[in-house]
Amino acid sequence: MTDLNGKIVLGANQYGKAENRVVRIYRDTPRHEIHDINVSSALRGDFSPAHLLGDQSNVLPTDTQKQTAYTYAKSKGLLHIESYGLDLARHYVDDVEPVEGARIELEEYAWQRVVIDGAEHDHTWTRKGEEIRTSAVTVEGKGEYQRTWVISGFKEMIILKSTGSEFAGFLEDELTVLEPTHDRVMATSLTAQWRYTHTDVDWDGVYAGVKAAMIERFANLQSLALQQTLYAMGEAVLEKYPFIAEIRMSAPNKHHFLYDIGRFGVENNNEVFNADDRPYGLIQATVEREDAPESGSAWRTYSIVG
Ligand SMILES: O=c1[nH]c(=O)c2[nH]c(=O)[nH]c2[nH]1
Repeated sequence: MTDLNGKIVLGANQYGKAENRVVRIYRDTPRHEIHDINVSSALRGDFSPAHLLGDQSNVLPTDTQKQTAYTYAKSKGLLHIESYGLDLARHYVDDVEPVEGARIELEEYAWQRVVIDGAEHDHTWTRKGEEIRTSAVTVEGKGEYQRTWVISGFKEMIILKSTGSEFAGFLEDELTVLEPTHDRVMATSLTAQWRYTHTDVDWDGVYAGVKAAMIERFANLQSLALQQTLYAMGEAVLEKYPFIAEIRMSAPNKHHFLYDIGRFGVENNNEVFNADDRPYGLIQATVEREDAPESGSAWRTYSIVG
């Protein structure tokens, strides 16, 4: 073992206000609209005086970042998490002198109007059990050198097919006990994030289109493995939208094991399963274009620890 005696220096750092729970109600007409989000901001730049000396003269407080998140929800509007994220990120980089880069990460929780006597209610909703829409906006550099990256995505999109899924022909060793199957349940809780090549995007329309393309491919492909399905879902998105450079996906294989009721003389023809929650296979893949512009800081996340 070698002891290290190099100089101790400050490494990567950033700071901000995490997980501001902002709810913006649009109430200009009797029919209200709601946007319910979780937004985190992180500022980047030379903040070494704060870390090394305790000198806060360059530090815009995280409390101010919280105030900004709430104020911008009114003054700039909160119609799409992507455009609101861009407003915040550009503000920090353009208007706050020491800030060289800003990362805004967002989640949106969907609500649906309740229906009473066949009519949608103007100001009452129930939370949708759907996936959580996400975005991550990064702005770096001042003036003409400014660069912007927008990622959109979702997490916890739970999707299941009760047939049309196989897993066979796999490598075996002396510990392999898994039986090959040509008819199984396939289910996952999908996380996906895609990177745009520009910011002039119909955020809601493309979000709906990406989701639809992925769901269609999941449903209609005769799956030979979750890996193949995942690639096909990503490919569908890139085929549909030439301005998406890459899509990154993470899919836990939510195993549905056939439950042994044969022991009790009851036939189980792929009808009764144990939905096991752990352990789970975790399949992750990026589908990208060979000519995608480099991703720069697009994936540099809010947290610098894993
Ligand atoms: O779609 C699958 N991919 C795997 O790699 C795998 N491994 C496993 O045990 N079951 C599955 N299913």
